[in-house]
Amino acid sequence: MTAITLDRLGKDFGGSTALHEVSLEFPSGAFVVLLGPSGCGKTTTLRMLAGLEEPTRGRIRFGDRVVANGDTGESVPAEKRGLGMVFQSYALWPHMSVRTNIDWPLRVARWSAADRQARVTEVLAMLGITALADRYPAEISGGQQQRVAIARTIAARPQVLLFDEPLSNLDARLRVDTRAELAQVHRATGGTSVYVTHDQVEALALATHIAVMRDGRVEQFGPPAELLEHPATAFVASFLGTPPAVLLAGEASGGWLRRSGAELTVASGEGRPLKAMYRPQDVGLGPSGCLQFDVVECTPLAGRYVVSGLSDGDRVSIITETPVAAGTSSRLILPETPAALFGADDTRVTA
Ligand SMILES: Nc1ncnc2c1ncn2[C@@H]1O[C@H](COP(=O)(O)OP(=O)(O)OP(=O)(O)O)[C@@H](O)[C@H]1O
Repeated sequence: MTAITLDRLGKDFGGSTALHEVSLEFPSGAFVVLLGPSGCGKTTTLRMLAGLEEPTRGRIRFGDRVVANGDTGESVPAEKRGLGMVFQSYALWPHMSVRTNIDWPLRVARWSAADRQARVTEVLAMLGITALADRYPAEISGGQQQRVAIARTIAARPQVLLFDEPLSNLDARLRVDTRAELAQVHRATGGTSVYVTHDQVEALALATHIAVMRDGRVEQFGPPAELLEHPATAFVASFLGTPPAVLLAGEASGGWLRRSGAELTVASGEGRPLKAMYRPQDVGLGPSGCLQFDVVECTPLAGRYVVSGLSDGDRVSIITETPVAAGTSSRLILPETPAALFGADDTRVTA
């Protein structure tokens, strides 16, 4: 079992900083998802874990072993880090059968013939591709090729598995199926997995821990439920959840959040700009509501509806029991007090 430690890890490209000093501890056996918008530093972090990119500063440890040290320039080569990588695009050897493709890394690692045969049989079964063992890559579908690539990656039992948006080339149905398989593969290897995506639904489905990243920094790191229940910043609150939390901006004064056309009770944050957070399922619609709401879209979701629209410039999505027609206007009925408040610097304000 291998815990992964990032200790003041940072990376510059020329004059610009892709990753500031990030310190995190990924527990042994965790499935960690690096989540954030394009350009936030997810892939750079993953590539440093893989040994494909050297840190500018700070260290990476796998268990007790320092595998990269940006301060001294020391680095363990990628192939000696005991890791497996699954990428968005995968290259199977076209002239080798599925079985030979999976067997190859074991052959390179000088496993005995008997051990190799047993392990290949095991991973073929784990990925549900036993029947394809004697076919060549050109004779199987894209989704099946992806499974072969995953089987090949895990064959040598890597203690660290790295995934770089492995599902982004698959269609919606296959994404869900393969996602479930990846979770199973992770559990079966017993290793520590790090997975990069900008898709929060994927992150919430797979992760034991999520690191939400923005502009080369980690905004929050923890179990998904903790991030959903107690977002540390307005950015995290706006990024996670289906739909994400409702955030309303205004100026706080005398226990009220003033915005055009309404005053909301907030009970703290005197004299400062604030964002008040409400959970989408706690916000209602009706003529008695305090804020104007112009409905843009209504989408069914598991027997209920996600109604999205605009309230005085703020984008708002809430959950309703009945559909609401796009193009209509209503009013938002808010709970008495917000679930959280965020200050001008985006971080949480405590009452
Ligand atoms: N080889 C490179 N040379 C120069 N700048 C780079 C290089 N690789 C990444 N960057 C920059 O570093 C920052 C972080 O990039 P990174 O690829 O890690 O982001 P990301 O979160 O993975 O984005 P995406 O989801 O689009 O892949 C970006 O500003 C990017 O332009």
